[in-house]
Amino acid sequence: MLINEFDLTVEPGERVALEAPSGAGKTTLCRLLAGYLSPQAGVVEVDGAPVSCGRRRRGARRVQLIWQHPEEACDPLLRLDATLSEGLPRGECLHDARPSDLMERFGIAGEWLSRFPHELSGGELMRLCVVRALLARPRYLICDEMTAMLDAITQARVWTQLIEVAEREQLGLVVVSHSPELLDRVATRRVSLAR
Ligand SMILES: Nc1ncnc2c1ncn2[C@@H]1O[C@H](COP(=O)(O)OP(=O)(O)OP(=O)(O)O)[C@@H](O)[C@H]1O
Repeated sequence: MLINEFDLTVEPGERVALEAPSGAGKTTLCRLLAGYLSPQAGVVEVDGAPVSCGRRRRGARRVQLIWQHPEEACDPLLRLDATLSEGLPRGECLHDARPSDLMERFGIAGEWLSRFPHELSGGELMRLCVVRALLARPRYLICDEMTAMLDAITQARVWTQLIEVAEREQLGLVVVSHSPELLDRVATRRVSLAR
């Protein structure tokens, strides 16, 4: 069994670094936490309610996963305004105050929205995926090597903005990174997955 007898509670506003050697199961745990995989035993809960998996996953907005390959997280046939709108709660639109603020924070240019995913750079598309995740008003964000593909300056900007939003909205973050410097900067607590 890859992950056994593991227990983790993430408080609102906490940023927990998940540490383990390569292949130990960090990405697998991230996918479990976000409801993309179903545990063979045990449960993932938000406020006492289980995070749903499978076809109903789409409705599980409270835990959002952002990982390092944004091109795999976007429908290549959808223009980016439709991709971004996937994150919006019913009744909200991209021109509302909160989406506009988030787009500005993360440097999403209006002209990108009529393009397709392959017409943005990897870093631009990743930032768009961060905004899409935040639009869903999650309680928790799971960041799996989220900024690994970015240059150091863009990485620092993204994290500065994300930490500001997370503190303001009291989001709980789980952060996976192979960069100890990044974890030193962003994490408020470290948890080891090592067996
Ligand atoms: N779909 C799958 N089917 C079978 N084995 C898998 C699958 N996905 C991952 N694994 C295996 O599960 C183990 C854990 O993989 P995982 O990607 O969770 O590790 P990780 O800690 O995130 O590694 P890294 O730091 O290298 O990204 C690995 O041995 C991997 O080969």
